[in-house]
Amino acid sequence: MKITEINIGKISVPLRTPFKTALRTVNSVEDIIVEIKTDTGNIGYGEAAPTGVITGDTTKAIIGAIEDHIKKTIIGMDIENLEEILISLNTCVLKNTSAKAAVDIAIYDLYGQLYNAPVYKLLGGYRKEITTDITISVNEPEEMAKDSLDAINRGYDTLKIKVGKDSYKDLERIKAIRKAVGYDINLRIDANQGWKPKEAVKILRSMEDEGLNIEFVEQPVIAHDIEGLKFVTDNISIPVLADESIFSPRDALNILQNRAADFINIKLMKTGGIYNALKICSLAQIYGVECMIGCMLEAKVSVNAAVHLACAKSIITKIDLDGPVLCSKDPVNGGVIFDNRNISVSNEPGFGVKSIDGLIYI
Ligand SMILES: C[C@H](N)C(=O)N[C@@H](CCC(=O)O)C(=O)O
Ligand SMILES: [Mg+2]
Repeated sequence: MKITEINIGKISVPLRTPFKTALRTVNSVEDIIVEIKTDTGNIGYGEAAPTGVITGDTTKAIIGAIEDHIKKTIIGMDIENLEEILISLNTCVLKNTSAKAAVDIAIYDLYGQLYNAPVYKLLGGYRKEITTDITISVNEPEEMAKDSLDAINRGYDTLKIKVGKDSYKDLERIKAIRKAVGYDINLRIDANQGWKPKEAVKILRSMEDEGLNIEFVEQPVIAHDIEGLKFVTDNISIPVLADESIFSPRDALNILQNRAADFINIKLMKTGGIYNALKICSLAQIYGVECMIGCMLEAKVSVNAAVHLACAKSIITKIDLDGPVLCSKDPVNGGVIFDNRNISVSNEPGFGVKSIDGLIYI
């Protein structure tokens, strides 16, 4: 099964409500779709999210990396030689993890089709169903409490609450939400780098003192400040999860060796796809550190791949794959099935994506 063609397209999917974090406000998913064709007539699909503020990857940079570097490197290669393709993909251009993720996902899709097996089975086949949380955007406390109740009414029992913007309001935000939802609902918080280390410790300790029962805090401080991250981890009881601080397996190893965080958030857009995500899973397993699988604002093509990875690996114990359910519609035909918070894989070969509505080729 040889790669003959790589096509690039765009999708635009409005969100149900604006997505707001300490880093950005977004109204729609505007992602790049990669379609890889082979001499056997098979098609593999991948997706890249241009989350410039986190990955540095803009729409044009993703297209440029694929057009100028990746295409000429992997066209003609045989899907049977998975390792060779993925090493070439990872070395033909530095960084550009979102472009690499889209291509890596399409390659794994074809690899599954080649062996007529769903990817989660090829990678470990640990389970067939997972349960995702849902994100509550950062807003005024009352609005966030209302959004939390709406999410519970949609069937979610774990809320990932965005904080870190106008941080003097963060304690009030979590108090308002806890009061509204009660103590049967699981609350995790994500500051998206919004706090300074000492400020983070102060805010998180007050949440502890108020008995707000937070499952974990995600990325309290700026991504590059690993000492600051460790300072927070060492000075609060709430577990700390590293997100923007970890892109590569090397980043993960550094955090693991320094015990700078309690958990790791793996996202395919940061790792450059499944190939490197698997290495992080293995490192985390060695250190006994559980992982979350997360996503950017992504539709179901790349989230589909993340679901397969999560179903394959036991070290992934926390799921934040709510991209598709934040969207007002699902343009992807085939693939994993979302039933509100429950997501299940099917036995279709590869990732099972059949077609994508509204795909505009560029
Ligand atoms: C969508 C997901 N729940 C999430 O919060 N992902 C990111 C932010 C993604 C983005 O800005 O597109 C995270 O920080 O965990
Ligand atoms: Mg995060």
